[in-house]
Amino acid sequence: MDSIVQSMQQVFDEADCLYTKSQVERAIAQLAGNITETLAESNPLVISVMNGGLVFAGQLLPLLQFPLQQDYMHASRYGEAVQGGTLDWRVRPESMLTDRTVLIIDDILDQGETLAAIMEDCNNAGAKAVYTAVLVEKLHDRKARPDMHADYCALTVEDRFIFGYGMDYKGYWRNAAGIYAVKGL
Ligand SMILES: O=P(O)(O)OC[C@H]1O[C@H](OP(=O)(O)OP(=O)(O)O)[C@H](O)[C@@H]1O
Ligand SMILES: Nc1nc2[nH]cnc2c(=O)[nH]1
Repeated sequence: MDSIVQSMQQVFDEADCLYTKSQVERAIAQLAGNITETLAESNPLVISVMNGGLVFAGQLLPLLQFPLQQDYMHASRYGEAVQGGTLDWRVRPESMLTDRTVLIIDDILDQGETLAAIMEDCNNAGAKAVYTAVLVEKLHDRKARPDMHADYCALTVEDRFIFGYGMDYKGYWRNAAGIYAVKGL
């Protein structure tokens, strides 16, 4: 077997499962209910943040049973590293944001640098209101702002490097059907 395949399989085998597939699915369904309660009448533009937001958005969107439009953006500050750097804007949303209620969907709020920059960008583009939904929020006191939280958050995780449900470890395991913490990280 290819050594990268072998080492990535080992990462998975040694990882700690923080949430199983069914726990994640239940949390997403609950979150969809909360979003529906508050945003169903607002004709929102829902913007998924690639790549990490892909799986979460794919599961959340069909549970939002009200009129909405969807777009995506790509911004990255970790690449394949486990520490964040400067935010690299790769693709901006194509839609006009002027006077729109915007819901940003991402996989994780860690330090919150990414979501803070995206929210600022949406506000500068003329959005009427900007909401954020994340699959997980990481609990620690290193946030970009002390009060930095997502408006909608399905699950919380301890301060470890996690993968699965769209989140990668060195570019791998976005496909893992659960949320896992890398051994030793
Ligand atoms: O709260 P922060 O500390 O800013 O980190 C959160 C961001 O980190 C990840 O993106 P990443 O840069 O790894 O890009 P990716 O989505 O392509 O994995 C994740 O998808 C969030 O967008
Ligand atoms: N995959 C992954 N991406 C992140 N971006 C910020 N924190 C994390 C994390 O713990 N895992």
